[in-house]
Amino acid sequence: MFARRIAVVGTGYVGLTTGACLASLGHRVVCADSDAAKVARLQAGRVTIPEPGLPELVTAGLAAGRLEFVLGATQAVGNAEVVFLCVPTPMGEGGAADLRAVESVIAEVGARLPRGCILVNKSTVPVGTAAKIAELLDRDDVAVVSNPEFLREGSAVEDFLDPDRIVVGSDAEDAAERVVALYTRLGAPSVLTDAASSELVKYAANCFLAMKLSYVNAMAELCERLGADIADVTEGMGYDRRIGQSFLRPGPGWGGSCLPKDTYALAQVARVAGVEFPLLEATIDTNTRQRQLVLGKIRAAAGGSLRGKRIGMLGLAFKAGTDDLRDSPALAVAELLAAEGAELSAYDPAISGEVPGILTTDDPYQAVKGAAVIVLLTEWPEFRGLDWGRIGEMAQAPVVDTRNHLDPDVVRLAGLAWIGIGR
Ligand SMILES: NC(=O)C1=CN([C@@H]2O[C@H](COP(=O)(O)OP(=O)(O)OC[C@H]3O[C@@H](n4cnc5c(N)ncnc54)[C@H](O)[C@@H]3O)[C@@H](O)[C@H]2O)C=CC1
Ligand SMILES: O=C(O)[C@H]1O[C@H](OP(=O)(O)OP(=O)(O)OC[C@H]2O[C@@H](n3ccc(=O)[nH]c3=O)[C@H](O)[C@@H]2O)[C@H](O)[C@@H](O)[C@@H]1O
Repeated sequence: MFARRIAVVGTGYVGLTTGACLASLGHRVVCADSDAAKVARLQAGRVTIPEPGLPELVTAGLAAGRLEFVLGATQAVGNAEVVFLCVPTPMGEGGAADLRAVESVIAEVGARLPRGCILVNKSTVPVGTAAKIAELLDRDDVAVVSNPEFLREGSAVEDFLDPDRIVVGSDAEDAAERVVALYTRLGAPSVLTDAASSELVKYAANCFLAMKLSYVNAMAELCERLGADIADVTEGMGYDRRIGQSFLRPGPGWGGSCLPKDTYALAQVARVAGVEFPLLEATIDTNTRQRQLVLGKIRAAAGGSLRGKRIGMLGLAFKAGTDDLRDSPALAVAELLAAEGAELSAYDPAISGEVPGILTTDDPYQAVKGAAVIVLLTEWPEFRGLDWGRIGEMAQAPVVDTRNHLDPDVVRLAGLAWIGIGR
């Protein structure tokens, strides 16, 4: 393998993981961010996102001199053979992806990219963005390549180093092949295609996952009405190898920094392209509805009204294993509860700071003390291990388990009613 000189712009979940992992594969990586405090922390080897294995890779990379952190993209690109863009593409107007961070990096570094360098976009962007980047760059000597990222938060390093596939797209075939070669050691299948298809693979995958979950959540509601058990239904479905067991757990609705924004962005792309995509619209609507269904369960458990009632929340993050609150279903449910006059207290093992409108505590027992209803919203393993007998003494409250995460018998043994999803 050739060790390449690589620059990574943006040191969030994707950029930092990409930089640290590529350094661990033997490349020489300079990572840039526009956030001075973040760069200073990383230069000191401090990683503040809770990704297993990432601090170790950063420390090893710094010690080996293969990983470096600098402030500002221009400081990183001067000597690079390959430049990765890993900047945010949040939800913008009308649901479309907001590409301002991508555009501003191009404006910053466009003229400074070395001759023959490859610009690889890893941010999730709508079809046509690689072409737009090439146009903004206006450089015949720099190839633009799309290389979407599929890692999940909470297992970012593992997903990066053991991916299901590598997708690379470009109209410059030689550049695309050189990007694929960066990953050869990972032994994953690669899809080498044009830029438009590569950009679309990312949305196609995330939206399919979202659709799978909306389907399961709707099926869970049906199970409740029909007296069936969603756990057995999904197990029975999942043994079919064409369906698979993963991504079949019902919950309070899917959230996080990507599935929500990516479904809205693809829906917007389809509208602009004049393509009707009712399946995608229904996927989104079902998710909005799921939060209302959870609200209804909590309201019913509180006796019909939430006004002045204390709701003890277990979990705030959008899933276990992360401290990310972006588009967290727990926060969406909290907002609905607050709008009906509930008072909210919460414990999440990964969240220590203040969350507007919610009294957060670092003690799960404190969070549920005196609650009218206890609601589990994030599937942290430690919630199973709580002393439910003690909780039963502290709050005579029904437990709404929006993830079917607890052992119902343990909760019932504590004298509390257990209310799950779809069973
Ligand atoms: N979070 C995830 O699990 C995944 C995210 N993605 C996509 O990757 C992209 C990045 O996402 P995250 O890593 O989650 O974002 P993030 O918000 O965690 O990190 C982005 C970083 O870019 C920096 N940044 C912004 N503008 C900059 C500039 N002009 N120069 C230098 N640094 C700049 C920010 O300060 C921040 O540190 C998005 O398009 C997202 O959709 C793709 C796969 C997985
Ligand atoms: O583009 C992205 O950013 C990433 O988005 C998701 O990864 P992530 O946002 O980390 O979270 P997931 O593990 O996919 O979970 C998303 C949501 O679905 C929920 N979920 C997931 C699985 C399940 O069975 N049930 C369920 O309700 C989670 O609780 C969470 O709210 C995709 O899984 C990644 O492949 C993709 O790279």
